[in-house]
Amino acid sequence: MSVAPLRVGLLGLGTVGQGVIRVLQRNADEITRRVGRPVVVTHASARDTSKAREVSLEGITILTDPMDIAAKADVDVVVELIGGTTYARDLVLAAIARGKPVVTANKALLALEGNAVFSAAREKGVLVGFEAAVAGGIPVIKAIREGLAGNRIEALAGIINGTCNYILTQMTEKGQAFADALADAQRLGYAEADPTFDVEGVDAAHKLTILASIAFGMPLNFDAVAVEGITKVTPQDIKIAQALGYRIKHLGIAKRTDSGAELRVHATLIPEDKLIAKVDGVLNTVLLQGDAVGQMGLYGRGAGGDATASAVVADLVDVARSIGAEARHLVPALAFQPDAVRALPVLPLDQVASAHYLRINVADETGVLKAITAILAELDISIEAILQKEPRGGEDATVAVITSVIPESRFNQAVARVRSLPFVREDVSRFRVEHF
Ligand SMILES: NC(=O)C1=CN([C@@H]2O[C@H](COP(=O)(O)OP(=O)(O)OC[C@H]3O[C@@H](n4cnc5c(N)ncnc54)[C@H](O)[C@@H]3O)[C@@H](O)[C@H]2O)C=CC1
Ligand SMILES: N[C@@H](CC=O)C(=O)O
Ligand code: NA
Repeated sequence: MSVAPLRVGLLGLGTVGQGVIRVLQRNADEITRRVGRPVVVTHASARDTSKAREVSLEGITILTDPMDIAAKADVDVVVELIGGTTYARDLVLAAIARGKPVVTANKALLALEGNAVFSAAREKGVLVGFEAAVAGGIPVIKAIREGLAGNRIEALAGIINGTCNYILTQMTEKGQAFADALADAQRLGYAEADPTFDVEGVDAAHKLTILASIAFGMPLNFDAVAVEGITKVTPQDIKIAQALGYRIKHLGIAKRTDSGAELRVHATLIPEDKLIAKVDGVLNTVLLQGDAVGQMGLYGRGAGGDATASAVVADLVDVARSIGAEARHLVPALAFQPDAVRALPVLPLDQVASAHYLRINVADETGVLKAITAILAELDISIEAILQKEPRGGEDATVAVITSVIPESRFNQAVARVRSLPFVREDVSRFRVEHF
């Protein structure tokens, strides 16, 4: 006797949407064996129905307005893959209001509107799967929410934006220009529709918001994340970091502190012998510190059609298995029971302690080193490493230092004083240094 398939309504036929169709078609037999019934895309939305796609749409009813699918009675689960936070929100809430489970890869939507979305889903007793929203194909949501549920999670840090990591890797390994590397990341389907979300750190901040929430049991609080991207990383900084034994990576970092949490995303110098420094290209990694498990790490493709589809389809398997289950038996969306999710005070950035890299280009090297080291000494900042380059072929002289771990406010004072030295050029460069 054949069993009725799980009927999937797919909103968005872009990079990830087509990946989902491809993976469901390719692995149909494996998935049916896991779920006990087929998982089949019956409806999909496409703004341009005449556009050629890389996947076969045979047997799929194509509609132009995704809302018609979100509201359809003969769709069992809605997969939102259009992105954005306005129409996507309406679609997700419309599906939930009709009692349909939802799977989404949309970290922007969840970071900004997730508290409301999960609350609506709870009232209706439906699952909202979002494994694809953080670190693409890496099953990090499941790992934290289920695999590490016995731990108090103290900290996590990782490369959680594939586009930034791809660009930094291309700049480091191939000397490629920033703009060219970004164009490649867009062509490969890694970048957001608006790539400034990637390169200015906003996408990583969306993901960190989600990770911190499920790791620490706090509500989603995007505004609390300190956000910096990679647009200030220059080829010169990459070379100097290498000469000092470091790689520059864009990281998301969340730590518990005595009184709350620390949440930040930024370009970071990492010693070249650390695991995280060796994760290149579109690959992502998340390192976690649990009190029982100790340090552990996950690693894999953080963006791209098939890798992200891997996570979407895993959520569809969870949905298929959960249909008919009592709401209290569902894994809580934010890992903790909703009435036990508690706000945590987030440490202001100027109180965060870390080591720092400072690079200064100077018109003339005479007396420079002495003046800079004097400022650092007066502020009780020790120097862990220093590099000095004499002026050559019309180029300025350069001084770069790595400091000891100090509160950021103190480093800010040092930078302000260094900038005001008469021989210092405008483009003083600074990044945090970490040793994960
Ligand atoms: N591309 C990637 O590697 C990853 C993407 N994501 C997320 O997955 C989602 C989809 O991303 P991609 O597939 O890369 O984007 P995409 O731009 O390739 O595809 C989005 C599709 O949705 C359609 N669409 C957009 N707004 C619409 C609207 N208002 N009405 C109807 N259709 C609309 C577009 O025409 C397009 O076909 C986004 O939320 C993104 O952040 C998550 C992880 C990885
Ligand atoms: N633009 C994102 C896509 C996956 O989340 C990235 O580059 O990581
Ligand atoms: Na994931």
